[in-house]
Amino acid sequence: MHLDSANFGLSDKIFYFIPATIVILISWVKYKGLEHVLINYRWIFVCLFLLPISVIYDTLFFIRSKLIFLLNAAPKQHDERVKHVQKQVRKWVEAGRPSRMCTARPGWQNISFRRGKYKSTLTNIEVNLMDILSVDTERKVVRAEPMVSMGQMTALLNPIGWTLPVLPELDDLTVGGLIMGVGIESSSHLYGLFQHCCISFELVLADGSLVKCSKEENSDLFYAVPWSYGTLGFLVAAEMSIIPAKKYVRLEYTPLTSRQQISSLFPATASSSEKFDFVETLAYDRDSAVLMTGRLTDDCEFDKVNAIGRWYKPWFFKHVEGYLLRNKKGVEYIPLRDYYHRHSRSIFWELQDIVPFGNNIIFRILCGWMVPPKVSLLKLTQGETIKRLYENHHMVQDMLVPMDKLNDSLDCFHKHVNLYPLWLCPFVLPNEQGMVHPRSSASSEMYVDIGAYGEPKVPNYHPRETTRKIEQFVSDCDGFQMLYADSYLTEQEFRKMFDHNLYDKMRRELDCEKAFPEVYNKVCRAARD
Ligand SMILES: Cc1cc2nc3c(=O)[nH]c(=O)nc-3n(C[C@H](O)[C@H](O)[C@H](O)COP(=O)(O)OP(=O)(O)OC[C@H]3O[C@@H](n4cnc5c(N)ncnc54)[C@H](O)[C@@H]3O)c2cc1C
Ligand SMILES: NC(=O)C1=CN([C@@H]2O[C@H](COP(=O)(O)OP(=O)(O)OC[C@H]3O[C@@H](n4cnc5c(N)ncnc54)[C@H](OP(=O)(O)O)[C@@H]3O)[C@@H](O)[C@H]2O)C=CC1
Ligand SMILES: CC(C)=CCC[C@@H](C)[C@H]1CC[C@@]2(C)C3=C(CC[C@]12C)[C@@]1(C)CC[C@H](O)C(C)(C)[C@@H]1CC3
Repeated sequence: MHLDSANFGLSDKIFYFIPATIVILISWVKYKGLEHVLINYRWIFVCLFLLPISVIYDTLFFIRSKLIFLLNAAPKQHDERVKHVQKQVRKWVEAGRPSRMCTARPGWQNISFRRGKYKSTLTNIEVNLMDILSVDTERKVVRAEPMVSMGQMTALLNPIGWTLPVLPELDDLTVGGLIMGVGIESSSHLYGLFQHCCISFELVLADGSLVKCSKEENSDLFYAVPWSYGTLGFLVAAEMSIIPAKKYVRLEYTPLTSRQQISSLFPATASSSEKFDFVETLAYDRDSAVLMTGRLTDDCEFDKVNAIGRWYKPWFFKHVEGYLLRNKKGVEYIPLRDYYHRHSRSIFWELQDIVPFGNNIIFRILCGWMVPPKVSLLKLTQGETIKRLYENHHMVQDMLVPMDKLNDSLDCFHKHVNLYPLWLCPFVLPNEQGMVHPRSSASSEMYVDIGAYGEPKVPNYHPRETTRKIEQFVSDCDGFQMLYADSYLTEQEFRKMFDHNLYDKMRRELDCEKAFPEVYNKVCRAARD
């Protein structure tokens, strides 16, 4: 066949172009080495495959939720779904309680750094309940199933004028995970952690029975559930308080250019009688940060409205850094749902390590509508090479320390990891019974979540040794480690950090010993792959 431009039509070009491209790609990968390509060119795989698949994934869930709600099937199906959980547990009891239980949610789907090794050895119980059951605006309560995501919550509540007091920002965080683990947001200085906005829990226990608990009913269990990581029973529904939402957040950006300013202005603002609805600080270096204070409002100055959630907009942490670089205060009006998911598009600042040019204006305009890739899909496809790379050269930790230890904590992080930006999120910690409470006798204490996500810039970073030094510092400050991350604590150190008195009591009363692992055996570094 004679190839010339006359009869070499478009279909021929495509027909020959594709295999030629594949051959070139394969030769290039062979030349560079697969490991090198996976590490340094992960963005090719993410952009060509994960981003489009993420869009399809979200679209399917969008359609599903629409159908579910239009058919109003969620509430009716709920009882059937709970009976299915009970039936699985009773079957496990009848089988002689062969191995301890955990949820059947695949480890790659959860918002934690790793997957639980226990998923492949324990009896997996399906708890696939993912719908919002009711919104009671009289009682100001939303009742939801445990797999409801924060993306669903904002999608439902915000348009009807309501919101959760504490609505953690990553779309895929689930109600179950935020209750059984922990959830925090920039409104936590007013409302506490996600668990402190919960009114009741409904759980299927180790004997298959269904129990409801609240501050008034089975209160010991109610206070023992948060941070129990699914080791007291399976959550099948939760009631959370809701508060009136407004259309915008009036967000004020204040550059802080000295450590003295950071250590004085940030804590004072968090505890301020002005009661800002949102308080958050991003630290960009040892002595520079941007303090953000927000207020819910229905009014706005139209020339200052910034829909930061639009696909073409800069990544939020880069936008915020602009105020520091210009050393200039600023005020914007951000639509509420955009504000809640402000860190989602760039997965805080993690996406820059995966798609380095992701904040480039051309990429944002062309591909921004597909960003972010689903964290779950990134986890599913990261492979051993990248996992080792993150293991040895990347830190993701959230340490919760008393606000009066902020300065020492920032010094500790600077010395051991020198990793920026740091996410500083204040939260009030009520002195209630359970795993996590202040050690002082005060009725509540202001704490701060120090989030460190990225590549440590210290010469001798060793994940285990370095993390243990920070864990030791946090424990000595009467602080707590968020357990979605890698925890290198020994069991003894873990029991010192987290108050196990009520937890152990409930484990005995609910006969959990043979039914569920202990928390430590689900979250410690050795238990996770
Ligand atoms: C597991 C899962 C993960 C998801 N992840 C994301 C994500 O990352 N980002 C994202 O944007 N979306 C996500 N979604 C889709 C989300 O469910 C929303 O449907 C979507 O954001 C579209 O919003 P909407 O306003 O059309 O939702 P709607 O269709 O209005 O409602 C969605 C949910 O709210 C419930 N609901 C709605 N109105 C009421 C009411 N008045 N009373 C009681 N219940 C009500 C429905 O049962 C449904 O569960 C996810 C969904 C699921 C199931
Ligand atoms: N802004 C924030 O607050 C952020 C918080 N995070 C972290 O993400 C976590 C939430 O991630 P997410 O993926 O939603 O949760 P996960 O699926 O990771 O669940 C966390 C734990 O809760 C248990 N669990 C979840 N659902 C149930 C249930 N219905 N019944 C019993 N146990 C259950 C899981 O048990 P099992 O292992 O058996 O499935 C797991 O041990 C939080 O705990 C937090 O640490 C991450 C990013 C931001
Ligand atoms: C309290 C708060 C705000 C915590 C924020 C935690 C996030 C920054 C964490 C939670 C899950 C997390 C560890 C994750 C990752 C980055 C940091 C995340 C998103 C990534 C996407 C980094 C790249 C990795 O290859 C891999 C895909 C395994 C993980 C998945 C989990």
